[in-house]
Amino acid sequence: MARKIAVVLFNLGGPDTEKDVQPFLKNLFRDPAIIGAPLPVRWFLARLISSTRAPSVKKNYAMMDAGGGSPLLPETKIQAEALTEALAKRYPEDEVRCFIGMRYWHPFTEEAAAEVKAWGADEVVLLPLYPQFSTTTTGSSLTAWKKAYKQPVKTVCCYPFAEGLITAHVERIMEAHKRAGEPGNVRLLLSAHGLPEKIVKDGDPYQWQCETMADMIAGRVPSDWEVVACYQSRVGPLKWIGPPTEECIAEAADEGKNILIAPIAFVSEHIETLVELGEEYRLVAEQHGAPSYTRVEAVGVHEEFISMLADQVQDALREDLSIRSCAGSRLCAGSWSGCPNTQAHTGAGKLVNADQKADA
Ligand SMILES: C=CC1=C(C)c2cc3[nH]c(cc4nc(cc5[nH]c(cc1n2)c(C)c5CCC(=O)O)C(CCC(=O)O)=C4C)c(C)c3C=C
Ligand SMILES: [Fe+2]
Ligand SMILES: [Fe+2]
Repeated sequence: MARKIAVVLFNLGGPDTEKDVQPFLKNLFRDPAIIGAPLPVRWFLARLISSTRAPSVKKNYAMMDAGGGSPLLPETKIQAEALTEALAKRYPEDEVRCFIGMRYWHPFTEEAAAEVKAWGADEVVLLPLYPQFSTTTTGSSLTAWKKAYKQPVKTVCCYPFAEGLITAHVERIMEAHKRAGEPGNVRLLLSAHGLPEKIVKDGDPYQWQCETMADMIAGRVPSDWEVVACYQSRVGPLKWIGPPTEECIAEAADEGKNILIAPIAFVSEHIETLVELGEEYRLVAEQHGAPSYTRVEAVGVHEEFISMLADQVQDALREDLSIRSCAGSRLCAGSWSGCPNTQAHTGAGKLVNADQKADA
């Protein structure tokens, strides 16, 4: 009998218009996965930070061609369509529908749960659009989902080392290199969203996954390139993991490198790629006299990426265990409380082949 298969895509969400920026920020900073303080303090901080941060953030949202809001939802819808198409081919007997559950803006995770219930899904697969597991992203979305949807589901924890993801990144990088006129003397910066150091010390596998993934990409680009993993988007007074992307750009520019910069923790375009990498950091490179600065596009609907997402769904559906991806691949390292995996991750330290090159 034909089944109804719901695939729920988790992402962060973003404001639809300028007036949504502050409430969106307030939702984000109210999340205990983002600010660990007790509730009254957290709500106070969320109100304070969102109102002081909103004016400058609004300017950044206005720089994108998205009506003063974020292009994340339209981009995610395009990915959802591509994934639905890929899954329809794999499950011709069944009805597959993708739902979008955003953590801090519409359509909220809870709205997605209500839609899935109303649709009457027989199978539900939760698929984060975050390749690496972090308690601040996938973990937080899972917490929200579990409150809203009580029936059994299959969960994909993360897929940072999946072949299709790595291939898609390498192809986007080589496309950008071509666009730049195939310069020599390249330093490739693989930039991920940062995290407060404390979150990693408490066992979050995100940094380890980012840096291991960066190592895999480094092994697949021309061997004369230098490759550095770095972290962008620091927010607030805490110490964050590094090195900061901005410093790596300044250093590469000072050394006369042709800079290629690729986002490795985002799978679509939004404020962090278009404005931060595309505009703000470009200025840093120019100010430091970089001979060139080229932004690599997010994987988006790269065929290999979408096909890899379909593989994740298929694998999750094949398993009897509800937490197959975590149990099977030992990736989220137990930092999500639903995960049986107890392997400890310490964070691999600074990657990449820079050390090997210095030794060579
Ligand atoms: C890998 C993905 C992400 C991690 C990890 C992450 C952690 C994290 N983020 C903040 C604070 C902000 N993030 C903001 C935007 C934003 N963050 C991600 C992804 C991750 N965040 C995305 C995809 C986006 C873009 C949203 C959109 O516009 O559609 C923002 C808002 C922008 C700004 O104010 O600069 C904030 C704030 C923290 C504190 C954190 C870890 C603790
Ligand atoms: Fe963020
Ligand atoms: Fe896990």
